[in-house]
Amino acid sequence: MLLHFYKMTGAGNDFVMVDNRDLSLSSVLDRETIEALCDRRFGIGADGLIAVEPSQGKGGIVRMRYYNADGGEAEMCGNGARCFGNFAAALLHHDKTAPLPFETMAGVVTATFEKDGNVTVNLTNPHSMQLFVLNADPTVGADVHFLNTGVPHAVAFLDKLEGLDISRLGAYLRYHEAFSPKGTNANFARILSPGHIAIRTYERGVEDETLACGTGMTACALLHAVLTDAPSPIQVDVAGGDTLKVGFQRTGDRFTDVTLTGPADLVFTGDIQI
Ligand SMILES: N[C@H](CCC[C@H](N)C(=O)O)C(=O)O
Repeated sequence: MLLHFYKMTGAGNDFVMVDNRDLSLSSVLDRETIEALCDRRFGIGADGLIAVEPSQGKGGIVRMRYYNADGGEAEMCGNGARCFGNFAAALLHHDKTAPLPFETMAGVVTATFEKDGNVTVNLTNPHSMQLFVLNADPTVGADVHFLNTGVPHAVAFLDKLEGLDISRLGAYLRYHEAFSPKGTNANFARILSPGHIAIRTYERGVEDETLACGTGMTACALLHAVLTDAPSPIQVDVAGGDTLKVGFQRTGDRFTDVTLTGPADLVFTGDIQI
């Protein structure tokens, strides 16, 4: 069959977007097909695939299904959610002066559309904050923080991000026994100034560095806020070159009203035989 797709990028984290509101694609979007579509040499090439599906009556207008490049489904994707907001708004002819709530495996997420073209998503409340003192790799150091911002994230704060072997260090944390059996995404953050950090991320299910990771940058920003008492919002420089904004309400180490704001752009559309 011929699959019509839209290729989008959220600050360099890129996705194949498909319209599955009639669920006609459900029988063909299996793990192998999604992996093939995301392959950078033999397919369209992307960090993941995102499908618009009908609401399950859980508070959203539609439902977002997120699949990593390896074809495995994940609970949430922050950059993908921002792209989903623009994609679903276009499909639904949604009035962008109004928020667009949609369902994810992590809960209901709401997209709002900024005048400058950026998209803001309200993320589900983060949980499971923990400090792990690992028998660590000397580069990563001992203290590794953990926070689930819809998906699991390990965070190491380092003095330098340039020249890091992200593939090796990322895989070390991603597969560390402390985070088994589901594993975790691995983030490396550097404080540039109070309230301004830079990050690099190795993503679970991509099994490599991505140019941005929305839930990852959110985890790093919220941990920075707890560790330094920095107020909302936190500016985050990502490897793809963009600076995104993380907003929140904080009481101690508990967060509500967490938002992620940044670009969500269409790159091209096309058809591919699957
Ligand atoms: N790879 C992640 C899901 C996508 C997260 C990332 N692309 C984002 O923007 O939040 C995981 O398996 O937990």
